[in-house]
Amino acid sequence: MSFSSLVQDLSLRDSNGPAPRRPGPPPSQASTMDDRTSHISRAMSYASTAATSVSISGDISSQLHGGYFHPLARAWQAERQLTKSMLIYPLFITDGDDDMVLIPSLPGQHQLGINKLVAFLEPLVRKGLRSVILFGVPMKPGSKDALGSAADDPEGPVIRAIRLIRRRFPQMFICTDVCLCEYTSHGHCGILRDDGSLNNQLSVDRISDVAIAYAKAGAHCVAPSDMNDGRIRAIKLKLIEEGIAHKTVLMSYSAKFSGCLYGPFRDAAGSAPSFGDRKCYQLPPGGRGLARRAMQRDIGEGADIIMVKPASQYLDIISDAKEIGKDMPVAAYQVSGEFAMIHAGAKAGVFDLKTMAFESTEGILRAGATIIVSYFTPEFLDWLEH
Ligand SMILES: NCc1[nH]cc(CCC(=O)O)c1CC(=O)O
Ligand SMILES: [Zn+2]
Ligand SMILES: [Zn+2]
Repeated sequence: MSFSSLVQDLSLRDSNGPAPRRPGPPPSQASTMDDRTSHISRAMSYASTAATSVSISGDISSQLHGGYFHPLARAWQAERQLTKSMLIYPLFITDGDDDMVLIPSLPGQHQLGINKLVAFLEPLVRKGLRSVILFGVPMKPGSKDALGSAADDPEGPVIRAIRLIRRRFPQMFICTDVCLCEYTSHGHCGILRDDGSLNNQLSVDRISDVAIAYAKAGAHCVAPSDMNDGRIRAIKLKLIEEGIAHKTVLMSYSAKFSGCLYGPFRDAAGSAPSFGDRKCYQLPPGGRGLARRAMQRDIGEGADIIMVKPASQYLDIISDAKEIGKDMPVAAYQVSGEFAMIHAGAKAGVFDLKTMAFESTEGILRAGATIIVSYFTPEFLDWLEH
């Protein structure tokens, strides 16, 4: 309705007595309506008696700038604003205890030995880091085998890191990625049959044992990323059996797509498959329906949080996750390839790094995520300060 026709409508109503009740506003708001009516008609009678007539044309609803001319007003336009507590920072823990090695394809990220961990985390914790997700990186020759035995080695890097972080940073929320690909000689995310395909039952048994080992060592959250069918139920049942289900968050990588965005991670974790690919267990990029089914299934099997991964290429899936998992937190993983791509774009002068870090993250939040796993976490801890 244009302003002039609104005014006409109101003045008509004025001359014809009280306006008929509209179906919209409840009785308590009726007086507000009437106030506004008399206000506008008073303004109009002033306008009509003025020497030069004020002409107001156009639609009131076309005037949007008034809502975001100020930085704070702009921030208020977001349904969900990025806060430090939404962030989970991925850490790669190696079995080279004194190592601190930059990962060339993952700008600014390191493989960290256990002896480097406390000094690395201290400044981040001071700036407000609340949560990390741990990945183990076995480097020692002979540490990988067909069963991924090193995954739950009590003297392995992940379990030692859990204990150390709990002791030194008792406020930190510790997530652990649960998978076998970093630990298997073949680099696949489970135990294989002779034909090279995943043996689902053996894999689920093994994955759930690893999850229990991390939870018992003190991880607050176990996050299976292997994608074997039925793993969420198996882990939940074992957590219950062990009497630790009440203090372990089960975060499922429910909608994890196969694609080309995990390359830098596989460099970092040394987890590239030695043959074949992961297309038979990670989701096909076009598989929105499969992703919805996987999320529904995992919620039914006892997931406490569902995750979508990668993030920016799968915003529709994140919004599906928020609908399907409307009563639970939804995590999105901005993966290594997305992170590397943003760095490469910034380096090539396509955009400013910080602006793109925020813009991509805001897209992920808009789509529905409430938790973000991000390699930008250390930067955000600085950027969110100002
Ligand atoms: N299952 C292992 C795992 N857990 C998380 C990631 C990807 C994280 C990233 O790329 O940042 C991967 C890689 C893969 O599935 O190949
Ligand atoms: Zn894996
Ligand atoms: Zn994993």
